[in-house]
Amino acid sequence: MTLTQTRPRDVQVTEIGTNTIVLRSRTWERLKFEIEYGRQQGTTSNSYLIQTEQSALIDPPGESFTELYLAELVQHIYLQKLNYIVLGHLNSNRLTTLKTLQHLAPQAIFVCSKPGAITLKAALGTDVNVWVPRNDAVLDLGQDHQLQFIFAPTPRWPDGLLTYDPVTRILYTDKFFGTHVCGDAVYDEAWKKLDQDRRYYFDCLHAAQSRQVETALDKIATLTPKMYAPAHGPLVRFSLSRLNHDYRQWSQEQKEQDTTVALLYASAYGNTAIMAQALAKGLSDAGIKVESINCEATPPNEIQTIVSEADGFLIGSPTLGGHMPTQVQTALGLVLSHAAKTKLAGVFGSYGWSGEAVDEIESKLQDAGYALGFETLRVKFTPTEQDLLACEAAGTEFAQALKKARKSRTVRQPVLLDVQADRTEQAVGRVVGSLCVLTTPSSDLEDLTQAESVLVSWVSQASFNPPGLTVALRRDWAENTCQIGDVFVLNILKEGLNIRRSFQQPLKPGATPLTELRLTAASNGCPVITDALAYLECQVESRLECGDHWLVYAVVQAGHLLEDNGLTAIQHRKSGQQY
Ligand SMILES: Cc1cc2nc3c(=O)[nH]c(=O)nc-3n(C[C@H](O)[C@H](O)[C@H](O)COP(=O)(O)O)c2cc1C
Repeated sequence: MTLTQTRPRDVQVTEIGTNTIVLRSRTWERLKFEIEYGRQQGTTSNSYLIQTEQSALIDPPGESFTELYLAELVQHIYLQKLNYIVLGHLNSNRLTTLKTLQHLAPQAIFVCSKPGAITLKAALGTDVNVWVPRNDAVLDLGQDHQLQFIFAPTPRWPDGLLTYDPVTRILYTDKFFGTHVCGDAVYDEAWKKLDQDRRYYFDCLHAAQSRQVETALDKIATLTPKMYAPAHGPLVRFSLSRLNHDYRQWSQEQKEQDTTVALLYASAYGNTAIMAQALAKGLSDAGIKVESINCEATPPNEIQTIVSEADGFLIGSPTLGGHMPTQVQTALGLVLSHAAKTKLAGVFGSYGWSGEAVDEIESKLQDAGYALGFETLRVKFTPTEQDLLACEAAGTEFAQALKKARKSRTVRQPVLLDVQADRTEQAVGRVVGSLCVLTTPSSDLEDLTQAESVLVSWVSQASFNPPGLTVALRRDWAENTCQIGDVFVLNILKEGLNIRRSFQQPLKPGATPLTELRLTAASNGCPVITDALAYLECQVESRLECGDHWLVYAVVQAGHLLEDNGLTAIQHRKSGQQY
């Protein structure tokens, strides 16, 4: 496709099916600064006319073509007999042509989605002739041209409506499957050469709304079109299944990105939306999945979910009457209450003279402690090419900051976890227990040193009545001792008496930890350390497996204080990872 800067704008007309023509309003040079026109190959604005007993005009172009287009259109239809004007979406640019058409064809009924009808009525007056088809509605033009409608809302075009004609099997896809390329070829016979342009178009317009694109693809899958008639570029006749597959795959690619940015905005006249589009392009080119949220068309619970799950978020708003629109205010409230303060934020918006909305969003986010990933973007009215390049660059900058933060989080995570674990261990270590020696019955009452004994400190009173306590025992020790019904003695050690050493140092051959201690036998046959502060004769009533320990609950059958004034030895620890 070669760029022919010198060719004047024109309207190319061709028959594309039974009773159906296309009117392609062609611009050979770059029409606008919007990011999707960045490849500078001009574009076409495709409109379609179906005429049988009744007639329907689909998607008239924007105001830069109003005159030229209408001059051509009247060569093909007597406007006072036009029955319907079907609108795949509405924008302020298209309204100029629609107003003229309303004047020239006052009998014509506008067909659009419900959100489209609201915009239309606001612009053309509440008495405008408009029909909003229900899901299963059919518009019968005669000769079997029974038009069906598919609602395909997206954040960028919440009023998206596709039209299907079962006679020609043409699906009028509006913003789906288009390309910004101007040329003489009406169809896509050279589709291989369109690959890059199609991908660029998708990346600019649909990557940030790929979830909704997939929904639209699912709806389309129920039809059997043989041609896609998009709003821009060549009609898709030779590569329909290929392009369908590409759209699926490109949408899937978005899903697979591991970092997501929620792009929240509202835009009454499209300027902030254009900025959002450029930011999204910068982000997605840098490998970020963008979830566009048109605050005016998204329920709060959905906003909340997307924001909570995203790694970062951007908020864009126009200033209207000195404020941000209510829907942005609601979204901001949801962000402030649901987005973690560690998430990276960004602010942008178009304004006319004072721009309070952007300032307010910025200061509220900063006051709440969010870091901003780029310097707030403020654009006066319609963004210029320079503005949009700045938006795209800001998207890239944001993506890089986000990836850097994520990378350092990933690298540091184990360290953070270690530190956290350390703190947890230290905290657990602050739980103190009295240092005790637990002894079990000796098989030889003549030699109490042969009894099993273990130093314990995870001891706690567990009940008043009966007096009961719990002791946590290491798994290997608990396996063969302290079974339910077994008895033991808990020797409560005295502060200053270093008995612990006996249990911690290597033993001489034939010795036990009790060998060097003075012992007597309790009535249950267990050794009592006579230098202890007190001892308790206990019987095990229940056991509970607790990770690498067993928790033994025992009822105290008898207790004896061996020294009135001594202090209980406490096991002070630095960490909960050791006794
Ligand atoms: C009804 C109305 C009220 C506006 N009020 C303000 C305002 O208070 N301060 C300001 O800076 N711009 C104001 N503007 C200008 C808009 O902010 C400006 O047109 C902006 O580009 C709109 O962005 P949008 O296309 O994303 O909706 C106002 C515009 C309209 C139509």
